[in-house]
Amino acid sequence: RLPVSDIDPFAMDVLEDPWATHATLRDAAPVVYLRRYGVYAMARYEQVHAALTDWQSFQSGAGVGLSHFGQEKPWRPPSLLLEADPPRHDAPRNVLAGIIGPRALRGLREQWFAEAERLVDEVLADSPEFDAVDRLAEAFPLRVFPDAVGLPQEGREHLLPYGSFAFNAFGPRNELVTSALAEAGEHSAWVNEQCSRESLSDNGFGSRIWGAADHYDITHEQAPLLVRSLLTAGVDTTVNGIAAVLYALATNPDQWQRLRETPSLARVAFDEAVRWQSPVQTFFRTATADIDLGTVVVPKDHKILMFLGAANRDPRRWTDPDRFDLARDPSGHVGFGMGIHQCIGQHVARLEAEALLTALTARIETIELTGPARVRCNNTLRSWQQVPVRIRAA
Ligand code: HEM
Ligand SMILES: CC(C)Cc1ccc(C(=O)O)cc1
Repeated sequence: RLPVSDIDPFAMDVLEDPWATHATLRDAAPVVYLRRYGVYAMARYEQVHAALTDWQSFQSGAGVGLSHFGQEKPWRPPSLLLEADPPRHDAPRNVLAGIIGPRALRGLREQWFAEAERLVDEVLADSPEFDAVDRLAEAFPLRVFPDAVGLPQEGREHLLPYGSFAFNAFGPRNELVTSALAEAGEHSAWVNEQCSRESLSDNGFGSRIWGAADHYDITHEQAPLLVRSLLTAGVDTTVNGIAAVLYALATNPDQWQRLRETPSLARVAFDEAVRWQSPVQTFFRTATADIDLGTVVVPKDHKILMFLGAANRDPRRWTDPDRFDLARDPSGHVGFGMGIHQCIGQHVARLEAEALLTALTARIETIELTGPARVRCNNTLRSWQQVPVRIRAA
């Protein structure tokens, strides 16, 4: 019998504090039918991992949000990576891999590390009490990423609200979407404008995408959409990933001290924070045919909602999953997805986090929360509005 639930995972109170709901869904069954949306929910690591690695049964081409692109017009032209399946997915993926993959980023390491030190010195020169979201989690990615893409200085304030809208748009058309509709057009127009060849400065990620079109690795029609992918996925995600690791360290002083003693743990700390908080909490797939999952048959064209945040805290997979623990090996977490669509920007994210954490551990003795951290509700992201901290310089 198909376990049914009336849980609304996109209700504000659940978005604010999702962990108990995740446990309820995990314990209910491997797959739970959410009556409110007519979708099939997976919250255990085993089922989420299996769905992510079976693109043939669980497709992306009908969109990775609640909306089925075959039934409803998407709010923007579909992404050539995120919302495409092989073979259409392949060339765009290979082109981006060559531009933002680990080897391609080697030339940025020194520059981003220096930029992180400058930023931390500026923060240290001000008050020891500040909002880590404003001064670090938002400030650092916005200092390094738009320049790396090759964006002009003008209009960068559109990036965060555009991304926030895009991530809300994967969910149902609730107040988070309707309240942002009016301004979305303006943000979207600016982002689309930046994807044109003439907007992008030489030797950035953007101009390299256009260069790939000159070499016929992709077409010139596809190039702007690949730039759009970077602008959509490349900012709000890292901002909230960095906010997550700063929140984790500020609320776990023992782990902060451990990181100070062994700064080379910076990349592990970031991945453990991505596991523990899952900046990207959920998204969907669409059944390409009736999928027999044993306990349940998911009918063709129905949506499957995958709870990455729940899978990353599944006690069936993780020891003491609710603990942020630098002694753990977080590899295998699904915070960056898994399989052919696994985050292609994860190396950019890791480099940003490593640069900032390295600068912080060298310059700061302690970092602690001075009041409640505040979440900004989003249909897809675990997004931090404020993380008030006090630091003591080293
Ligand atoms: C903490 C930071 C980040 C998190 C948690 C994150 C999370 C994810 C996840 C879960 C996916 C899989 C989506 C799916 O399977 O449908 C993904 C895909 C993707 N991400 Fe990231 N991401 C992050 C940073 C970035 C950055 C910095 C960029 C760009 C510079 C980026 C670009 C992309 C792109 C283009 C895809 C689609 C890949 C494909 O479909 O082949 N992401 N990301
Ligand atoms: C977790 C994913 C939904 C993040 C994401 C968003 C947008 C794109 C794009 O290609 O526009 C790619 C990845």
